[in-house]
Amino acid sequence: MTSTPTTPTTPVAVEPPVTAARTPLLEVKGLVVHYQVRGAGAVIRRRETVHAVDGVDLSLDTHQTLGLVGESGCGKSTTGRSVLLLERPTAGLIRFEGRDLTALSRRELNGLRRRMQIVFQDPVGSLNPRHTVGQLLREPLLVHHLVPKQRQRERVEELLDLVGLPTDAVSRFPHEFSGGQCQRIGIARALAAEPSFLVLDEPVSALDVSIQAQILQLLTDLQDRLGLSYLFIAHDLAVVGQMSDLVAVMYLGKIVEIAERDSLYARPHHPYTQGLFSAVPVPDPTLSRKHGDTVVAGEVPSSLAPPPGCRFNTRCPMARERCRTEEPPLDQVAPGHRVACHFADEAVRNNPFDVAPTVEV
Ligand SMILES: Nc1ncnc2c1ncn2[C@@H]1O[C@H](COP(=O)(O)OP(=O)(O)OP(=O)(O)O)[C@@H](O)[C@H]1O
Repeated sequence: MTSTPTTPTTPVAVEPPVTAARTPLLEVKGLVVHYQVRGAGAVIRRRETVHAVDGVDLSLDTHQTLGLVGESGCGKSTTGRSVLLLERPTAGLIRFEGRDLTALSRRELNGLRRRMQIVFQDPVGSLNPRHTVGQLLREPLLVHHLVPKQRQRERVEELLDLVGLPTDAVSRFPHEFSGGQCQRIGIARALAAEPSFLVLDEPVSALDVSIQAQILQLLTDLQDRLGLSYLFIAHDLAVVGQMSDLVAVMYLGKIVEIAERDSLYARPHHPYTQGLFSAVPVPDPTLSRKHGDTVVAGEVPSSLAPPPGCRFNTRCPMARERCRTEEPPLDQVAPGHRVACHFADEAVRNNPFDVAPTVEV
């Protein structure tokens, strides 16, 4: 049976397809941070350039956690600080809540900055030892005019309660607390400004493992309760995997792989990511490794003179001529999974570090 299309008696307006243009909470494009330093020569000390961050793109939605992982010196902290404009980028765009931070006046920036806070690695050193906890938590309230004077004590007590500290902490000094408790104070201080986004820069790496778990749980609970978004910086893949929705792997100033957590942990494509996984302790001693070592051999090259081509080529067991001359673009290998490696297909078929990821997420 054939059917003929019916002609509508009344004209029907054709709606354009609805494309939900979602504005990310944070968008970073082409972030570059270079430092000019004096060289180490004895007589003529030339100016040299530290390539700390070299063209990083990131995007983060509300209530999401983006993990940033890589070895020491890869540019993770510099990325985190520059996203908050604590470090002036050499180039790049940083858009937060839809506004380009680099184009704002100082006053506008101060207003918006309150919504973006940072928690540091060193919980004790990041707190002024001469101030009581009450003074430390009251300071952001005063600076940002958030709470009338008569409500400040109540708000400080609310903040202490939020991070699981007793209210009598108000009159005590940081040295009277353990490392984990100091980190709770650091988190409360960041929350005092009522942010929507936190940079967590290695927030647990200075703490004992049992305390780490408690602080990670606290951060997860706070995220759910307050709808926060996190840029979670760490060198530990297990910790990053536990906390993150998305994971970006950074090497010598560049993102080499970025994906949803489950995709990256199930099928790491970049040899560097695979090497990082091989550095995670393997519970099964019968598992062998082709290269004997548990970590990527060699050191991260100096960021004063990053190698041409793929920056990982000096340590990559798969490196070929093309890797030494041509920089690989960050190409999509699966939905939302991007990798900067000329031979990503081959790497994923024949993981040069041999060991499948052992991190359970
Ligand atoms: N203020 C600065 N002046 C000069 N060089 C700097 C400065 N800050 C960072 N660097 C250099 O920039 C590079 C990236 O440093 P960064 O601290 O961002 O790395 P990271 O991955 O966070 O390392 P870590 O885990 O050790 O903190 C390093 O070579 C570092 O020495």
